[in-house]
Amino acid sequence: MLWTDLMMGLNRLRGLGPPATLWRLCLQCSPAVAMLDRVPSALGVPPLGLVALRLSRGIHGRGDQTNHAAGNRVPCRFPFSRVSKQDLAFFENLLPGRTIVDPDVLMTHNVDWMKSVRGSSELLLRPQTTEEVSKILKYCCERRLAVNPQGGNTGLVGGSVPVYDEIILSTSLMNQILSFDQVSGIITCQAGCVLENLSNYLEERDFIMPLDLGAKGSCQIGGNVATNAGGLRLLRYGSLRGTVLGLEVVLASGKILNFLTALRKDNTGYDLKQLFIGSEGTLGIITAVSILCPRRPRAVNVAFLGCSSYKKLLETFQCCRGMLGEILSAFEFLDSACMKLLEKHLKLINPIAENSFYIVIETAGSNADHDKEKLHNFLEAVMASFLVTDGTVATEDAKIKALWSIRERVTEALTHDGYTYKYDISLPLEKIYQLVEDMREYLGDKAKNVVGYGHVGDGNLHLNITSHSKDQALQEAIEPYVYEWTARYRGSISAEHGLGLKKRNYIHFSKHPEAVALMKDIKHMLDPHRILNPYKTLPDQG
Ligand SMILES: O=C(O)CC[C@@H](O)C(=O)O
Ligand SMILES: [Zn+2]
Repeated sequence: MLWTDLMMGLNRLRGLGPPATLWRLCLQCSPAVAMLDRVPSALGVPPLGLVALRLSRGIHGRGDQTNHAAGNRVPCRFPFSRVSKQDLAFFENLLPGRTIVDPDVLMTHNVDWMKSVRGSSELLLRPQTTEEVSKILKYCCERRLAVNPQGGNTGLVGGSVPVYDEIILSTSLMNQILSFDQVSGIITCQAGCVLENLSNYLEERDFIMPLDLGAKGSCQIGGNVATNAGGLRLLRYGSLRGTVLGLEVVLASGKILNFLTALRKDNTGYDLKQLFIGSEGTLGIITAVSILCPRRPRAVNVAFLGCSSYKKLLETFQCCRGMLGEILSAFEFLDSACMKLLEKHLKLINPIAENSFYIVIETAGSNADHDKEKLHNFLEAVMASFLVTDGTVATEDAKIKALWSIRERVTEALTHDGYTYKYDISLPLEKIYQLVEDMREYLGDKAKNVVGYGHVGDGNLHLNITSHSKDQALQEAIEPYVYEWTARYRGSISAEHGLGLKKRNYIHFSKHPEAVALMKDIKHMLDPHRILNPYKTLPDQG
């Protein structure tokens, strides 16, 4: 079979919808506001200092009940100070026009994009420079004011919004690219740069970001690094722990740590920047990063394939690694339950015949003919051996985007299905789908849908469960069952999303008590007054 025959045979794309833009819309606009409008106002007694400044329509209050009201188990508020008139005067002097108390603006910053966690902050600060962040933290540390660092607010574990009245420190205005070296491919930029803007900037210069996520239109690089986000290209380019070469971080005391080196190799003592990667803003606020970027591949192909069983999917993966080798850049999957939700809620069209599992394979290389030949041989092999029953291939940009959007928009489709319980699990590859099947059987008709998708190439399953509305009994049935199951196979209960507020108390399923104790010591050393992103990452006890 020739490449063209194969393409014609496989290509049965039937007018797929546009790429994932709705995600971006959801994050930036009204749904969060609409939900908050249903929250009863005057949730508590407002702090005296702010009464005079408050607009009459505010839902603001002490807010100690907001997360409790939403059914989130949160610890009691730590004895932080409350923002006073004097504090406000200090911030207004430091950040004129960027010290925000407008309740309408604060609403969107107080709630996560899934609308599952809600804080009651009354103050949003928008620094533009590292020095401003340093002055804010020094002041907050002295005054014992808690601070919630916030990037694009696209996190999935409640780590990016306040729990009570923490001051929100947004990095959105820290969005400058500081330098880019064409030879080494190292970009240095401020933390608030939106991932997609960085990608566009680099693509114009024939490079790409080593990281790609469904939330790229809103998420910011500082937040990506703070959560050690994985995404769709990790299989090829590795995690941010490898591609981040340098960081600039402001500690709780206001001290600025400048590790903004651009060296590939540096074994001079402990690699301190690693402490901040994945620490979810609990140890310091990342203000700038330098990242090693790969060259933009000259040829990109995407194959969307169907498999009748998970076993066959894994065999396809093995074959794929062997035959595609260095040009393989992604191997992702979704199950048929995900496909049904995409069809039902987003009206996406399945481009191939119905199957139990769907795979998205991407190749990225420097020689189109060479890559085509390899992909052709691989597709021929998996079809001849009946590992794959149907498929389609895209080489043009628009079709590549359309195929990718099927995988990228699963999260969005789930949000339309009801309340979503999200689990982000690392497991040995052969166990990944067994968890979904066991969970389906175990929950029976208690759940509306139990679906599995994720990054097969990285051993990372996204197990998502939906119910008509938030159901405490269902959550208690799922947890700790899902974590015990994961621990039995020595998996991780958070592969790439972090622990945030929602998963902090389950850390023991993946980490020994000694490790957790050491984490607490490190936290105490770097942030003795616990002002940075309190109630997140570390467990309440133990
Ligand atoms: O929504 C989720 O559970 C996963 C989101 C993201 O990590 C993805 O891989 O699509
Ligand atoms: Zn993911």
